[in-house]
Amino acid sequence: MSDAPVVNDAPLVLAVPSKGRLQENATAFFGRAGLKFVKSRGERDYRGTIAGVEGAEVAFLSASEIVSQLASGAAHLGITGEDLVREQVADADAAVEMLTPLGFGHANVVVAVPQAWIDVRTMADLDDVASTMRSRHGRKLRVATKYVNLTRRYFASHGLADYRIVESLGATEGAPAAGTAEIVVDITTTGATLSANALKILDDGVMLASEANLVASVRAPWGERAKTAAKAILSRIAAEEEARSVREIRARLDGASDTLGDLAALFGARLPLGASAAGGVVTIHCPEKAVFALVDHLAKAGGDDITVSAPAYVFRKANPLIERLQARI
Ligand SMILES: Nc1ncnc2c1ncn2[C@@H]1O[C@H](COP(=O)(O)OP(=O)(O)OP(=O)(O)O)[C@@H](O)[C@H]1O
Ligand SMILES: O=P(O)(O)OC[C@H]1O[C@H](OP(=O)(O)OP(=O)(O)O)[C@H](O)[C@@H]1O
Ligand SMILES: [Mg+2]
Repeated sequence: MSDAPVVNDAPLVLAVPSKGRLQENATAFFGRAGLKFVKSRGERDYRGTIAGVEGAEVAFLSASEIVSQLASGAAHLGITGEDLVREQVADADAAVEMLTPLGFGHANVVVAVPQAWIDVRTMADLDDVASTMRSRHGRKLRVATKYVNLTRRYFASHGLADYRIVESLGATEGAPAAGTAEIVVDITTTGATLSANALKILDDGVMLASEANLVASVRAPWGERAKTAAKAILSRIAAEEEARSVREIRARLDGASDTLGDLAALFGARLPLGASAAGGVVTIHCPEKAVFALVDHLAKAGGDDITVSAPAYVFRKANPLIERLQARI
């Protein structure tokens, strides 16, 4: 037996949705961040690499498998739905860190009852129905869902105990019509499936507003190699995110730069290259919504050739994603 310290040189595993609702948006998201996946053995290859990023492996998995791998530590980073994280991981906040919501894959996990139940509008009304069913008919209200844990927690928080879960693996909204359950807990985006099945959401029946998140595993083996790869990936993602929210304004000021005033206070803008306009040219980063107000301001201060563009990436030393990750590993 050697006493040499074990060096953890394991590569980073990035788990990416390979099918279903999140696949297209997730691939587009990484593409915008300049992260291109290489599948050396063709389209059906479930392992890949990232062009230009050393020490990273890409695992192509289903959204729910990604949650399992993040929870066990088999994957370091992944994209998946918050609904699946909250459902599948008992103590989610201990096992994973939600680095950032991604603005796609929006869906609400809801409690829905038959539209014909006109007097049932709230969880309290539902509690009355459940109690009555139990006392008058000796039966428990049946709830069809695949969100067993979310349902138990939500119902308990509303004091509702007289019910039974009927686990559903698909077409959950059809359960009431099929007679296998009275109500359902499921995910909805447009509401089309609920309507088609004559179901309505209770007024206080939105259990969770979910979207796709970039998620980090706290339990994964975070060696130096994995950390370095994570930083490379997260710096590109943060640079793209930052770029999307800013516009770059360049203007010729010819000595008028001292009349600019406090652009940060006035417009929430920054002067990334400094206030002293080299050759009379100043570069300003400003929030998209303040662009035209700032342009007017520059014009009044004597600015000319004011050019506005959208940067592709803004790399900054301060990276909120890396900071969030580092605080946990
Ligand atoms: N309209 C939607 N319906 C279902 N999920 C959605 C919807 N919009 C976004 N999502 C998100 O996508 C995740 C994965 O859903 P998806 O339908 O791809 O897989 P699944 O239903 O878990 O598995 P399967 O591929 O077997 O259907 C959901 O958990 C949710 O976070
Ligand atoms: O509110 P809507 O826009 O109608 O979307 C909601 C439906 O979409 C999902 O099913 P999916 O199509 O993923 O099939 P699945 O049940 O096999 O997962 C979900 O389970 C709902 O049934
Ligand atoms: Mg689905």
